[in-house]
Parts: sequence; structure tokens; C-alpha cells
Amino acid sequence: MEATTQLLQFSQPADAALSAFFRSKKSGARDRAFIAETAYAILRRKRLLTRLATLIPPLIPTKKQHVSSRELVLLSLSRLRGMSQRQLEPALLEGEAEWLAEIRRQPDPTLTLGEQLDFPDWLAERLSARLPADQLLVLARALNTPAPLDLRVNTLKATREAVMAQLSAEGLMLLPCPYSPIGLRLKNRPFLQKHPLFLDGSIEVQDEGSQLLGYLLAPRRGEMVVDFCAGAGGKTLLLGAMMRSTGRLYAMDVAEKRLAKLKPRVARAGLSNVHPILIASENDIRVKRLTGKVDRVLVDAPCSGLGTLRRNPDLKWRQTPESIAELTQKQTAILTAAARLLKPGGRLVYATCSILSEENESIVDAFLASRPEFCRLSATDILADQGIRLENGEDLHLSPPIHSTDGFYAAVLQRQE
Ligand SMILES: C[S@@+](CC[C@H](N)C(=O)[O-])C[C@H]1O[C@@H](n2cnc3c(N)ncnc32)[C@H](O)[C@@H]1O
Repeated sequence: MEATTQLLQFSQPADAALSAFFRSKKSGARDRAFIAETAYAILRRKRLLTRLATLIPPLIPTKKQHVSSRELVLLSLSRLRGMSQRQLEPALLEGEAEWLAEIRRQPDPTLTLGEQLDFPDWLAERLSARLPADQLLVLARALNTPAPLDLRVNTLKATREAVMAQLSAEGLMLLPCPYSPIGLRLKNRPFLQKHPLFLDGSIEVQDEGSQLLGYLLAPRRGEMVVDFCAGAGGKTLLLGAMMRSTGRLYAMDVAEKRLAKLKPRVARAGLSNVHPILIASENDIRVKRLTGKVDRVLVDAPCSGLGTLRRNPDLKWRQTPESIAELTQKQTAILTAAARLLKPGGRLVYATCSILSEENESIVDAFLASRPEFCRLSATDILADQGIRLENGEDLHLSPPIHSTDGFYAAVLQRQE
């Protein structure tokens, strides 16, 4: 109950709110998993549960028809987790059994599109302008389902076959990822942060979609490469390994805390080519110094994250049309500044984990319209050249129901010779 109340304030990301909650409480691993799953289930289906709860008068009458966290938790356990009245009985307070039974007796309500998708109306409207309702429902269903756990094998330290053999021998259920040659997909979500393969840098947790962005940039040995929005370095580590720890890989970000997390990860991964650079903005002098010198630039732009709702269901309630508008301005500014770094013939990958075209094609199209010295390369061809067959258009669009990855977008741009 308490965890749900905290999460529904949306004052911080759901994972941070839950960690803070668990730090303040003593609970066993099983309780934690149960609480986290329930809280995330509520975030995923908040609109459905709210609609169900308001079919009849509230449990505790209040001035406004406001659905309490307790009501959401009870409904989530009964409707989403499928717990029977008898299973719930020991936890129920007075009147709650009747309240739940009464809701169960109600005919299924007719849901609006937003309620069916369990998206806020503004998001449902934007997406329905671009996708037919049946496809949109399939997309929403996939985004409202928990993600599997993908691993990336660090090819400086191990092979996919060896890691797979070891983890399978330990009883984990896993398969090679369908597209990424260095990805493994685990059926469950075991805790791997203390696993010897993690500690020695042989594996990292990384969605297959993120791995494919590395293959789009395809950095080579000895090159000068910039990871412009490196954050805690998820993709930096991949790029560094693709460069076989040679050349120079600058990891830039404006967030000191995120960049600080990169250092131990670089050490674990066995990389000696990574140079973190904290910048004040995309126009920092340390960025400008590299103008025209760089072979490849990755712009993993700050975005709404709406493609990652499987892992971060709170984002759909935290984002607004205003926050998206702000992000698009930032994305344009970052792409413009990052593109200046490229040498003639250099390659830039602009990527987001968003499913909104205003953060994706619109940014890239507008950039290309004003910059004739850049052209678009075919993402499908670049991947095919590396043996990765993934039917897509010029730009890469990864979608959870189709590719079983998070929702990703990437465009590959080249500065003409
Ligand atoms: C999508 S995240 C990057 C995730 C990271 N690449 C990874 O793979 O783990 C976007 C990052 O952009 C950073 N950022 C925001 N504004 C920026 C700017 N003006 N210049 C560079 N980075 C920026 C954010 O701090 C954030 O870490």
C-alpha cells in the first residue's frame, strides 16, 4: 500500500521510489519482489483499475470520487494477478470482501481508447493519429507487459557460446537474442549483479535494441569516437569493446552523477580507450575542440523513454505534451552540436528510446533539410552488412510486439566527403 502511494506521487522515477521505500523498510526478498510486481502492475494498468474501482461507490467515502492506493492494490491483486477472494481474505479489512465482490458482479465497462491502451489521453491521441487501432492495441499490450532480461557479452572477455553454456549449466533459462550477435535473453529476471561473470566484466545487462545501436555506429579499431550522451555508459562499454579497446572513445554527458558510474564499469569491462568528459552543455568548449575531428558520433538523446514502458511504466504518467516539446528542443540542439564534430565521411547515429515521431524522424528530417552536407544511410543495409537481418526502412524502428526489444528509433547520418 505504502509503496504504491509513494509511486503514484510520481515525484521521482518508479525504480528510485521503490529503492528508497525498501531502504526504509526491512523486508525479505520474496516480499520485495511481490511488492515491486504489484506496484508496477498498478502503474501499467492504472486507468483500467481506476475505472473498475469507480464502477461502484468507494470503499471509504471521501469528498471527491478519489481511488485510494489500497483500492488499486486490491483490484490489481484480484483482477491482474488473478488472486481469488479466498486467497485475499486474510489481508482484507472490514467491508473489502463485499466491495471486491460487488465490483466483480458489475458488467465489464466499455473502455475508451485511452483506457484500453492504459495510456494518458494525449498519448493515445498522438499515437492513434499514426497507427490503426488494432496495431496500437498490440503495441500497448506489449508495452504494458514486463520485459525479459537481455544480457550483452563483452567480446573482450568472453564469447556468447561460453557464457550461454555456463549460465545454462547453472540452471538459467536463456537463448541467444534473435538479432544481436552478442546478446542473450533470459526467461526470468535473476539477480545477476553479484554473478562472477558480471563482476569480471564478461556480461552486462543491456536490451537487445541498445546493442543494435552499437552495430549501426559500427566503430572500428583506432578510430576517434564520441558517445555524446553517455550517461552511465551502457553504450560506451559496447562501443569500447567494438573498438577492441583501441583508439579514443570520449564519453560525454552533462550529468556528473551518471558519468561517475561509468568509471567502475569501464574498469570491469577491461577498457583502456574510454575518456569521460563532463560537459556543461552541448556547446561546451570541450565539445567545440573536437570540431571536424571525429570519425563516429553516437547521440543517444535524452528522450521521453516511452519505448521503455515495459521497464519504466511510470514514464507514461510522468511525461506530458509540454515535457515532450521541451525534449524536442533539446534533441535538436544536441544533434546540431554533435554533428559539428564529424570529419568529412564521418558517421553519426541519432537514437532515442521513444515511439513518438516528434522525437525521432521529425528531429532528423528537420536537421537534414537544413544541412545538405549530411545524408541518411540505410540502417537495414548497415545491419545486413554485419549479418544482422532485420527488415526495417531506412531508419531503424524497433517495436516490442515485433522485435521483443524496447521501442527504439535510430537514424544513421553521414557527413559527405
Ligand atoms: C538516453 S540517456 C543516455 C543513456 C546512455 N547512453 C546509456 O546507454 O546508458 C541520455 C543522456 O543524455 C544526457 N544529456 C542531457 N542533456 C545533454 C546535453 N545537452 N549534452 C549531452 N548529454 C546530455 C543525460 O544526462 C542522459 O544521461
